[in-house]
Amino acid sequence: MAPLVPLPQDLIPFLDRYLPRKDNDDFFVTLTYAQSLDSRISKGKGIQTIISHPETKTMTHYIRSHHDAILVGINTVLADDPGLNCRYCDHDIRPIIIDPSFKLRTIFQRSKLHENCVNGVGLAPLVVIDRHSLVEGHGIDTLVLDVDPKTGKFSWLDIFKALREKGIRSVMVEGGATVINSLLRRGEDGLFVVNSLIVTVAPIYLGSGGVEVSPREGLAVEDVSWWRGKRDVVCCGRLTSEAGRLAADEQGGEVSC
Ligand SMILES: NC(=O)C1=CN([C@@H]2O[C@H](COP(=O)(O)OP(=O)(O)OC[C@H]3O[C@@H](n4cnc5c(N)ncnc54)[C@H](OP(=O)(O)O)[C@@H]3O)[C@@H](O)[C@H]2O)C=CC1
Ligand SMILES: Nc1nc(O)c(N)c(N[C@@H]2O[C@H](COP(=O)(O)O)[C@@H](O)[C@H]2O)n1
Repeated sequence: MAPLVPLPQDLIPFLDRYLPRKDNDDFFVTLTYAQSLDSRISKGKGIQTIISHPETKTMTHYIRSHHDAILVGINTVLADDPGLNCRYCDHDIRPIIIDPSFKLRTIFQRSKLHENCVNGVGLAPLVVIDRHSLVEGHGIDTLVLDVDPKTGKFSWLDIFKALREKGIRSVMVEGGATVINSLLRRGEDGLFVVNSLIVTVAPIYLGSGGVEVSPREGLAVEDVSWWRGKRDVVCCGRLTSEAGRLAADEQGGEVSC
């Protein structure tokens, strides 16, 4: 586990307006990940890859300290064995794992998620499973939803509504690519469910075999700010308005930051 380093102090005001407010009682979704120059978030399927510089890695723990929950897809847990706790300060953050077939059940006892709970340095994960995967006697908190029978996927609105009913008001989504690419798409109502986007870009290429972030359609990020660190840059923005869609269309679907 990489040690955290002092957080560059200018990052705090830079991130501030892209993070949920402390008195937020609506629902807030932050999408955040670290990518290479060729838009890869790992070297290959199932391979954990360090992309962030220690100062931007520390930043992700600072961002975690502003959210009630941290959400990843099951393949990220299988590849990375992540802690998904908050090491920036004493903040409890609830890991949410999207895992329709409940694969976590088979590896949970030897995972860092389990170790963190036992050692009192992380909350127990909540695993979003499909009704057909429901089994007894595993001792893991589950949230049972129905996948769309055609796609085998949960609707993000169903997931976030159910989390809201459990008292969760803010979710930081970290990945992996399947999760990120689907959240970079509009829902059936034409709106994005993501409020803020915080992307670290490291000056490396991971190559064409890498796991790629690239949504099905182009879109324009709005209200963009950039921060430059010792090595990485961080791009913050929003995906909310119709204007973004139009801008992307005018540019032939290219993303403009
Ligand atoms: N650099 C970075 O910031 C990060 C990098 N990563 C990397 O990303 C890679 C993993 O990415 P990827 O393979 O795309 O996997 P994901 O972590 O995105 O997990 C994908 C799986 O999660 C389940 N899932 C996701 N969304 C839904 C949904 N809406 N409904 C139902 N099930 C859903 C599906 O499980 P099922 O197949 O069982 O149906 C799906 O196959 C790893 O290599 C990891 O290291 C991960 C996070 C951050
Ligand atoms: N910000 C960031 N930079 C990288 O280089 C990464 N590989 C990741 N991965 C994400 O962080 C999780 C692991 O973190 P902890 O063990 O919880 O500290 C991993 O699962 C990815 O979600 N992120």
